[in-house]
Amino acid sequence: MIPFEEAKAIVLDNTANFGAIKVDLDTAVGQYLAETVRTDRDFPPFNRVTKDGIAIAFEAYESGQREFKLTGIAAAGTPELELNDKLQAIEVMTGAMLPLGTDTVIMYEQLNIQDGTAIIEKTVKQGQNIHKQGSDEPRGSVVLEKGLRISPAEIGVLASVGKKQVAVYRKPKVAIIATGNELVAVETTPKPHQIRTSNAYSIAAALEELGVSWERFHLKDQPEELKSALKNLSLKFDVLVLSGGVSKGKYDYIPEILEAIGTSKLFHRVQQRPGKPFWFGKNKKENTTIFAFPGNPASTFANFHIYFVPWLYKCLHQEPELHKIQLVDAFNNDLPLTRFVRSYASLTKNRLEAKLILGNGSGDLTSLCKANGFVELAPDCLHKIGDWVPFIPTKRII
Ligand SMILES: Nc1nc2c(c(=O)[nH]1)N[C@H]1C(S)=C(S)[C@@H](COP(=O)(O)OP(=O)(O)OC[C@H]3O[C@@H](n4cnc5c(N)ncnc54)[C@H](O)[C@@H]3O)O[C@H]1N2
Ligand code: MOO
Repeated sequence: MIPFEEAKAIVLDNTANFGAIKVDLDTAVGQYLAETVRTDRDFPPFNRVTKDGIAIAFEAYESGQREFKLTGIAAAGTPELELNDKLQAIEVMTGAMLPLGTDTVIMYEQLNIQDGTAIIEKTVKQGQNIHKQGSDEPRGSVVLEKGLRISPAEIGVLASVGKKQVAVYRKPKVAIIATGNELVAVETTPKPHQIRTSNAYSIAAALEELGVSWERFHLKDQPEELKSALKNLSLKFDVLVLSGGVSKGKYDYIPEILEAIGTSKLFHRVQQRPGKPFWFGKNKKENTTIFAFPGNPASTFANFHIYFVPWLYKCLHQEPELHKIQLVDAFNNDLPLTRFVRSYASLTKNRLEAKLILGNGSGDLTSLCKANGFVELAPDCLHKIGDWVPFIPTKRII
């Protein structure tokens, strides 16, 4: 058995690189950019008119002229026009290219237009109502850095620089494997000794939220079946997330079978609660990472968030997030185990505070719904009200 800090460090030291893939812009949201994106033209690409009105040469206005004969209309989407006579003006629409020979735009509301002539009724400043070419970003400048998470705002930028396909870090393909003879499908009515396979669903949902593709399997506690299925699955998937069968029971075959199929154990059993019998390893030949979580629902659920989520972020070249939270309840952890206590975090006076939700042990699934994360409480320690402790979110808080 190893301390929690050591286990976490081993997991984070054993990340994998799944390379980069090109995806269509429509599927890129939530992915992590694997290329540096530069502008392919100036932003904006031309001197862009920002008000519907007229464009004039300011020097004519400066020399006292107030009446301008209108000689044409520049609409958004039409090629650049040219004003040949500085004593005249061209009507311009928002989004149009500013006509050559003009440098100032006056909006319709400040004009009196009669018989094709515009009379200026307000004071005019040179260069007004023009979004200057390249004033946001010159051509070739970096607009999106490699590694950032693509949100709808970045999608807009990618679209405007012509990136219909974008390189993103590939996320691993995950096999979710529930083990146990007692488990039955969700849609069945369980016999008294049977349990519906909830873990495989909560993990699938958590992966779904992370945008990770998954397939779900159920394996019985039968060594031969486990052996061939696990061997097969480690060839096809980047990650196996197992639940159950890792403790001390007579039918807890998973650790020995994982080793028998060529997987190296990196650790088994951690000084923590819940989640103590966690087994972690790697199949170096197949480059498969194996998270074999203890079967109790709270144990699988907690360990998924404690280990798998930061491991995934690191694989995707993201800095691990460390949230600290202030306790509003005291907790005497008198065990030599790191405790992960369900808690409800809320933002109060600009700081995150955690109310502890004392559930009914690792099998208590329903109290997980009342919590939005776990606080991490150090072993053999009296945690007082107001102490700052690490927080592992399991739901979106803001
Ligand atoms: N002698 C010892 N016994 C146990 C120890 C120990 O150290 N010594 N550790 C306990 C701890 S802590 C945990 S956690 C469990 C973990 O056991 P396993 O990983 O072997 O899990 P199972 O025995 O297969 O299942 C435990 C429990 O969870 C239910 N389960 C399993 N899979 C699912 C699923 N997909 N959906 C819903 N529920 C599931 C299963 O029915 C059991 O009730 O071991 C303790 N024992
Ligand atoms: O550690 Mo177990 O995961 O407490 O129930």
